[in-house]
Amino acid sequence: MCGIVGVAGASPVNQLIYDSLLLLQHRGQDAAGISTSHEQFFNMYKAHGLVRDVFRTRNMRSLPGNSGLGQVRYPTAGSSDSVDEAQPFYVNAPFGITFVHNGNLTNWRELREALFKIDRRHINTNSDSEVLLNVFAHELQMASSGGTLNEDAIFKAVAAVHRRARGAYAVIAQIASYGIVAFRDPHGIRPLCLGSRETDDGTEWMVASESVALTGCGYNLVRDVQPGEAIFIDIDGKLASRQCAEAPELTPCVFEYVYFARPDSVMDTVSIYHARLRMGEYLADNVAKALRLGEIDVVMPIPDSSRPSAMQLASHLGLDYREGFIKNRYVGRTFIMPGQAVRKKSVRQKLSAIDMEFRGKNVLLVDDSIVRGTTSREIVDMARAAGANKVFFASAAPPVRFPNVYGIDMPTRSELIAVGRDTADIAREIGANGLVYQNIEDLEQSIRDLNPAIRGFESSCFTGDYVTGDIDEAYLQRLEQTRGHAQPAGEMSTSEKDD
Ligand SMILES: O=P(O)(O)OC[C@H]1O[C@H](OP(=O)(O)OP(=O)(O)O)[C@H](O)[C@@H]1O
Ligand SMILES: NC(=O)CC[C@H](N)C(=O)O
Ligand SMILES: [Mg+2]
Repeated sequence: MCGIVGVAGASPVNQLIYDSLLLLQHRGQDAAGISTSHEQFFNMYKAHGLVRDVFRTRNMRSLPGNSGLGQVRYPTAGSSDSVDEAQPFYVNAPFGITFVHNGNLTNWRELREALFKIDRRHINTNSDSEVLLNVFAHELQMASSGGTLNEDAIFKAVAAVHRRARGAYAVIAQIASYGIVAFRDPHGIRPLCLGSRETDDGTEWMVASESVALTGCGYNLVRDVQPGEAIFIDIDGKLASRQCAEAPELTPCVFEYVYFARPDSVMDTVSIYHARLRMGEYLADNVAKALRLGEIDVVMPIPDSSRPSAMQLASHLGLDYREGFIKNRYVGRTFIMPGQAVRKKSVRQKLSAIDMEFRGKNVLLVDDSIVRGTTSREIVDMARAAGANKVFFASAAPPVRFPNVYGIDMPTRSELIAVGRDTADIAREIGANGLVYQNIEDLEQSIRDLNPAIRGFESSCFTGDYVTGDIDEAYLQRLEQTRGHAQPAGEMSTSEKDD
């Protein structure tokens, strides 16, 4: 999951984009980049690492201009090693375009071939985002073949992208001397929202993956970009928008609400924090059915993402809520780190137990999700080492049994702890005395309660139903061969053991 931002301002935007990327850091920890537009040139700097580590004063000084883009990357295509795959991307024709993308294309290999054979465009990385940029560039070239670029041509190009691209994409592009274009795939799988603020020099616009990037930088959230819609902000700050998809239908990624997004964001009009409270309530009902409540002394969250659900679950069941695990604030999110060895080591570095909260007690640990089981295995172990008597576990999301192909890097079934195991097997595997999962219906309802207009969700990692309709067994097998390490859940490949 990456974080993207674009700003059309009236004063220098380098610091503003930097600040907004810090607010989106939880969406990608591998690389960061900023591009700005100044006079007739684009300026760009991107590198591996966290935002704070990537940009030095000299890099910031090299990014003048009143408009620009930014991205924090969590790779789902290509690799985390290649800085060439960090974003923004740039192409010089037509007009000069910089480009940031959150999501994952499912037909990028076919598109890359067509781009080379038919459109005569060369792609120089293994990134699906570079492919998407070139599809957009080609279609912009076609739509503006008379040599002039206007709103109509831009929207035509986006409509053509929707016809060619499959998968998940939230995109912000900057066209030199023209303005900023933002669009979202026809299912709205990945989020994208628009904000504005008034200044003495006029209205400034910001487009970002999450509303927290807008509000944290002093912008007001105006609205979500609709599935299939494109927004164009011209060089004078005038905004136009158009629906560019033939059959748009909002089916947002349910995992954004479970884990990815920050709780202080509002996504497709749903407060993430509020949705997580609702998840806690629904989960509480399942816990009451599956476990003997009298046996539970205390409920504890696994920091950070499960806090709202755990808190609400405890209050719903009238149980004590304590913070038994302390998080080292200098260790990032472990799930989005590359490689099992580093993820496993980081859980131990990130969380440590307060013995007095565990000694002699029966504890119910609540997490937002169990994916590979890296966190739950380690945490149950730590709870026992701290003196817990019985350790129960509850997950605010259902078992993850299918690969994600839309921007979450879990490409292989063998890495998922719930594949081929029932709840009792998984409880044994993580060492818990009992395990309770959320139902998919309840998970979706906890979000729909807050926005009944969301009729469906992209919930494929729980259900195996892929909303773009182009994913079959052959696709999943090829994905496993190309991106997977084919190792059993929780075990390390030989190379990772050497890390
Ligand atoms: O079963 P796993 O493969 O371990 O994945 C699930 C865990 O990973 C995430 O935590 P993470 O440390 O990434 O971030 P957080 O601090 O936001 O909870 C998530 O919140 C779960 O705790
Ligand atoms: N998580 C994402 O949004 C990834 C974007 C893009 N697919 C990449 O791998 O860089
Ligand atoms: Mg977590």
